Amino acid sequence: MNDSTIVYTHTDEAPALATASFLPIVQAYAKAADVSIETRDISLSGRILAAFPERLKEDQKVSDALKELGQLATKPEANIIKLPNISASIPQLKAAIAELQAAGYDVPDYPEDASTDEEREARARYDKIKGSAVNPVLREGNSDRRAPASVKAYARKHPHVNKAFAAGSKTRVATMGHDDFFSNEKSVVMPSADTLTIRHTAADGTETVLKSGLAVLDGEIVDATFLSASALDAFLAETLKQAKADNVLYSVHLKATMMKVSDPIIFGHVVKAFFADVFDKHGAALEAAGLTPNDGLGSILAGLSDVVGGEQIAADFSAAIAAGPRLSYTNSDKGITNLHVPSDVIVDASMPALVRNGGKLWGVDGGEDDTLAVIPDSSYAGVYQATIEDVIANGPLDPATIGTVPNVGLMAQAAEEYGSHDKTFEIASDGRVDIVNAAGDVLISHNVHKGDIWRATQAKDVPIRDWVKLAVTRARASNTPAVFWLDEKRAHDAQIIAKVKTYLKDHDTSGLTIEIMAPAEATKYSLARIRQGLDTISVTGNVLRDYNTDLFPILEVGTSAKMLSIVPLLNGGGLFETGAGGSAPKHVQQLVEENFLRWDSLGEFFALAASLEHLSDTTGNKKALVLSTTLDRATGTFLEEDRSPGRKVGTIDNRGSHFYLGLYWAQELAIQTDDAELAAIFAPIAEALASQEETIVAELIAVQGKPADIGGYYKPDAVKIEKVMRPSATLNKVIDSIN
Ligand SMILES: NC(=O)C1=CN([C@@H]2O[C@H](COP(=O)(O)OP(=O)(O)OC[C@H]3O[C@@H](n4cnc5c(N)ncnc54)[C@H](OP(=O)(O)O)[C@@H]3O)[C@@H](O)[C@H]2O)C=CC1
Ligand SMILES: O=C(O)CCC(=O)C(=O)O
Ligand SMILES: [Mg+2]
Repeated sequence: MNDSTIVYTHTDEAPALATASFLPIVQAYAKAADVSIETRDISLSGRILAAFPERLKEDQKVSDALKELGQLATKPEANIIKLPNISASIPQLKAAIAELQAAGYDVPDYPEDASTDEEREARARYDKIKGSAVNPVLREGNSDRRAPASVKAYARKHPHVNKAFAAGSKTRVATMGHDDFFSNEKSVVMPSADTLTIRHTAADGTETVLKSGLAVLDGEIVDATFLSASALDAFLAETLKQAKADNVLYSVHLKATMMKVSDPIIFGHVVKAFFADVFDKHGAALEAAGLTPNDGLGSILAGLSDVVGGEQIAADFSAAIAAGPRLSYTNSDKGITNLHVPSDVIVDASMPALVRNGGKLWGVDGGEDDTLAVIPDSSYAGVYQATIEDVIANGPLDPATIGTVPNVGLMAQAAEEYGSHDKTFEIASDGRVDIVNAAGDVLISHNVHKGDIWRATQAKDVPIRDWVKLAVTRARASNTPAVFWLDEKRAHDAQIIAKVKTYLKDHDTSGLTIEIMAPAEATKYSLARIRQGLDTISVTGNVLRDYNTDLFPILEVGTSAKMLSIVPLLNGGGLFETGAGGSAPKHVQQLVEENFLRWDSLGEFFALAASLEHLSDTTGNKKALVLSTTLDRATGTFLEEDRSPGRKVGTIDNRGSHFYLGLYWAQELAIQTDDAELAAIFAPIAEALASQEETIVAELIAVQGKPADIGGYYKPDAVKIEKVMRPSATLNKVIDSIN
């Protein structure tokens, strides 16, 4: 890899499809500036194959690209463009394994109950792949996500509709508020580097080490907390009654992908609570068949065909759906409920969608209705309840006039809850969990019961310092007030507040407005300001980083796909994420059915411009800077001319939008005067693209409306994808003629 290299990730689903169309353009333009673009496969299927080299034929083996990029992210020369990838739930992992096996790759089954050493080894390797397994490895820096000025200007000109809540709307959030992660949290700051042990002591005195050798640094914040299983079950039973009494839809919102250990367990509790009678009657049979509620109703129903009496059990599930409170559906046409797949309803994207839609989700018949949104842990649920209350009291937010809430998020080195997976345990028996230091002192202790979900989290000092610095830098650069969303009543936040106050003194904050507020209060404050057209930076921990960078973008600009998302890496490199949203599985379905890809790559254009600018700063490559500034201007024109993909066949889709970006970029390169060589290369390209616009657009639209074959879902066929995603011979000829 030379200095002028940008590493582009190859991921999954819609982003991977889109890249097959966009990357050839990027590579051709970058080469003219001596910038090479290399790809690395960190897709779900690629990561599975990389985990089992010994079982694969020579020509099937792939390198461990994620490991390589994780190492690169700690080096100053890192310049990585990161597209969204699948954070796989167990059902998705199993589907990907089955697809690979059918394609002749000898990867093992996912062992649900690992009993042999070989199965335990396979399970351990798969557990590293499941859930959000990519982002925490690459995110060796804190997060800076914002809507670029051009995107806000576009939204003001073309406001999307945030629907009003109907008068008397019954939509609200239900949360525990006691005996949950929020209320049971305890926290310490390490007075020196140490090695910790997490130990369970049963009521009869039997000690079990849950984790040993947990290295912590001087000044690191270590927290522990638990969610009581019995309190959760009582809460869920109550919410089911309330939803039924209010006659609203029932919907649970978790983050089973990023909180890959705790949240599938909580999801399983919800499935069991909703189908309490079915589990009373058939629980033993389901368990014997290896069908766990944690994987969702969909997996259970799919597995029933192999169970004796399965038809009766399926009928009992259907009867329970009919008798219970009305469930919300993610796809009523296909009968997919909120409880089908743990990864289908992800709180960060689903709650803003509910708010945008006037507080309504969809029921069994596809009709919309008010909803009881169940968010069991109360740490952050108040943000959504405050948003709902604000919209009910003050009407929907108007994208034409509102301000913006960018985010600076603590994220580096697996900070806080999102780094808790290797320290999360479903408690096996009543007793006590202690965190003990090397000297044998108990730092944190909790009395627990069987089934409780206990977890510890860490936040290292260097990332916290860097995050405070980033907040001040952004507040200064954008001349915008910054609010730290921290609750002094919460054990962890109290420690963070002390550090924030200390580290703010390292910076010149004169003339800046910097405040600290608890999350619900900060929500109200930011919303009150946004309504007046004012901007407020939200400076948050890792979870609220995730939540706020979907919540505010979706309300402000309709989607988080249009965000600029930069991760300045701690050691000087740059990680550039492409928007703040996910991999949009729905979009793949549409492409396969009617050869139309709705995916909007705008976030990718912003990421690329930022990456090229960073590359120019670090290598002195002036041509890269020209590429960056011209791309920025091209993106501005792209927005003004409204060239984002349409939603329906017959309009330009993702591929057509890439053509226009390529056209505007070439035109900007041709007219700029900073680099004559680049101008000379791109003048004829701009001319060829402009003069053949009609032909190219016609070629791109002509393929739409029929099914498209991409030869696989998790590991589609590269040749087929290229054919589908580059269908304009005229466009390809021009792009391939560069250099
Ligand atoms: N950085 C990452 O790697 C991330 C990965 N994920 C992963 O992505 C997967 C899917 O997650 P999910 O919760 O469904 O969220 P997604 O963001 O993928 O999808 C939610 C909806 O957002 C809209 N949307 C998102 N991005 C775009 C885009 N670029 N262009 C057009 N529309 C877009 C679409 O809805 P609409 O109809 O409203 O336009 C889409 O159906 C999961 O595996 C999840 O873990 C999720 C977030 C980030
Ligand atoms: O890593 C993931 O699973 C999702 C990441 C995400 O939602 C985000 O960073 O906003
Ligand atoms: Mg998110």
